[in-house]
Amino acid sequence: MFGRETAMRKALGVLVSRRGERKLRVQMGSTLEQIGCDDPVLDIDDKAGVGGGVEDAYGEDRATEDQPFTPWTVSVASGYTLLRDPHHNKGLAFTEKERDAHYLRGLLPPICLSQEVQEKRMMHNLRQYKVPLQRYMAMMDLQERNERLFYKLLIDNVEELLPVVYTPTVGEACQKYGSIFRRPQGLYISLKEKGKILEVLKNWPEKSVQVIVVTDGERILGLGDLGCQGMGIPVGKLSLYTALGGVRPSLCLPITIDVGTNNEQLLKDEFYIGLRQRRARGQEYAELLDEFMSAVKQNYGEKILIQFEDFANHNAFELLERYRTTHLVFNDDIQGTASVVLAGLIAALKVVGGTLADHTFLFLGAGEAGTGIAELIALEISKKIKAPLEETRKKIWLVDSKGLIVNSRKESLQHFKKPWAHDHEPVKELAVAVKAIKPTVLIGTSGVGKTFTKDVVEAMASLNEKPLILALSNPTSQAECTAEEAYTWTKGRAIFASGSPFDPVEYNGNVFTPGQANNAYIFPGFGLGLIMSGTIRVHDDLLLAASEALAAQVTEENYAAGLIYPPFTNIRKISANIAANVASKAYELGLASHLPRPRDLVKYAESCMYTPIYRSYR
Ligand SMILES: NC(=O)C1=CN([C@@H]2O[C@H](COP(=O)(O)OP(=O)(O)OC[C@H]3O[C@@H](n4cnc5c(N)ncnc54)[C@H](OP(=O)(O)O)[C@@H]3O)[C@@H](O)[C@H]2O)C=CC1
Ligand SMILES: CC(=O)C(=O)O
Ligand SMILES: [Mg+2]
Repeated sequence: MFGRETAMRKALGVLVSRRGERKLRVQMGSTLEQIGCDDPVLDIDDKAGVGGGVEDAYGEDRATEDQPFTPWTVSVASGYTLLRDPHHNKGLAFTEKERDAHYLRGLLPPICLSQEVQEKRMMHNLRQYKVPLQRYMAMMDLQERNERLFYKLLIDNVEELLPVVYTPTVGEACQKYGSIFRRPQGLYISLKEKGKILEVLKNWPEKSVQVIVVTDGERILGLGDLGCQGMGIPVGKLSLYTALGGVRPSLCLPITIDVGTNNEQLLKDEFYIGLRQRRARGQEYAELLDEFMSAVKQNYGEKILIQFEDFANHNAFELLERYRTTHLVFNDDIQGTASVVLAGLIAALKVVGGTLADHTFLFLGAGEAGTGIAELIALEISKKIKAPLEETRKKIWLVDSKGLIVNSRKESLQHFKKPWAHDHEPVKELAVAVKAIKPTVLIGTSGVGKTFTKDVVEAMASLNEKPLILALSNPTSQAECTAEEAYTWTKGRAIFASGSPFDPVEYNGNVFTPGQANNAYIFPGFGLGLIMSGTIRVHDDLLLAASEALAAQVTEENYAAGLIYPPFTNIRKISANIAANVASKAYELGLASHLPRPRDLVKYAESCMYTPIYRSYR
């Protein structure tokens, strides 16, 4: 067996000593220069392994604990290694020819299955699990075992599996991440790595990364501070980059920055996987983030897209402001959410009538999502009616945990709330605010469940023929109201969408299908658009372009079913259209660097997309 591997390595010209005394570190895909070797033919002790038998060729068994030996791997996976490599493993789908050529004989049972049968079997197995977290774990295991099959399942069964790998189940997975932890996914950068972040980035096996989703775990969905266990979010978001937006998995890097947690329960939890300390703040935090941002650019270049995800708002706005002129950064909670909600509102105009400028908006929640959406609506109206932003903001009202945001509170407000402080007497209760402001659109971004009470929803129904109600908070437990409540309390008149999915509701003999207003509609296509055009900075006009493209994908049939978002089943086509519109705007603004501009951007976007079909191995 060793003779065969040696021959193979010779044939490849990648020859590496197996001897423990040579301290070489060889990673998949490493070049000889990268492993510090300028001689293409290293000394190979052929005798060491020839014959196999019981010889301890690596010295692995003989070595005492304090005697180091070298873990090594070759650049081309075959045999057992191939089966353990999630990027190339096809499991029972390896053909007879491939089994011969890649030393797989005997390592697999004799049957060969197609990818379609594997998919069918896997879906059948997943459906046996009644507990969502078990489905999540089965999907994560599959991703770790057979990446292409994982993505085939996710793409072909997107409506069924989105709630498994994403909200709501990913929320529970993050809460229990320590207990269910099996193999690490993504990159962990903690305070311990301060001063060494560039080295840490170099430990990641893929060299050409194009998109990073990063969290510090402080505001995971509406579940609060989950510290290092927030890793489930970047992992989940990036799997959507691939499944929904077609960005190749090898180009995606999930990162969690661990600066501690203030979650007392986690600090006491013996299975917690993060630093057991309270959160670093101020200069210590800023310095770590600054080192991270510089290291990322140094390692991956100017055009690496960094998506901030689920940071608490006291850091999120500041990070976006600090890096938006120096890096290609995008905050999904502020900007992606804004773009998806604006798309829903543009689409809804066909049902409720009027223009955006004719409507009045009331938000419960004035944080990242709330003020981000509000600002994009105001910008869109300002562009459409050519009025200053200060004017168009006046039709938008926000309520935070202290009540309606009004001028008398201005001094004490966080900076991102100040533009929304309008002239009005103080109001504490949402139901009272609804009656006073008379909104046509009610948007929940509070992270607190059950806050759209019967009173609130009935007040919306009494004011509007077709009240538009968006309960955006995630996961399902934090939704401001359920789909059933929205339809029942408005007697079937609401146009309703929520951040996490709800099943169709039957009311008075009619079936109502709620939409899902989630930034997952936007960020995969948006990111693809940036990447394929080589865009160097995010501009608000790109977010507007993404909204327009998404709204344009809602069909008459969708409207007839009461939907203001197209179903996720067509998401790849939707993402290609979003990507094309975003790229087109980037070219128009001179922000795109991939030249010449492809003539048909939709076709180009589609041609860039990763497909999970197995490849044939020579
Ligand atoms: N559907 C989607 O695509 C998205 C959904 N979200 C969801 O939105 C929620 C909020 O996220 P984000 O904006 O980032 O969070 P933030 O923490 O930035 O903002 C939360 C806001 O809600 C307010 N709030 C909290 N409790 C109440 C209450 N009882 N009554 C009224 N207001 C309250 C807070 O008030 P105060 O400022 O006074 O503390 C704050 O203004 C989360 O559940 C998240 O999952 C987020 C992004 C995308
Ligand atoms: C969807 C999302 O990004 C959030 O709830 O934070
Ligand atoms: Mg988020």
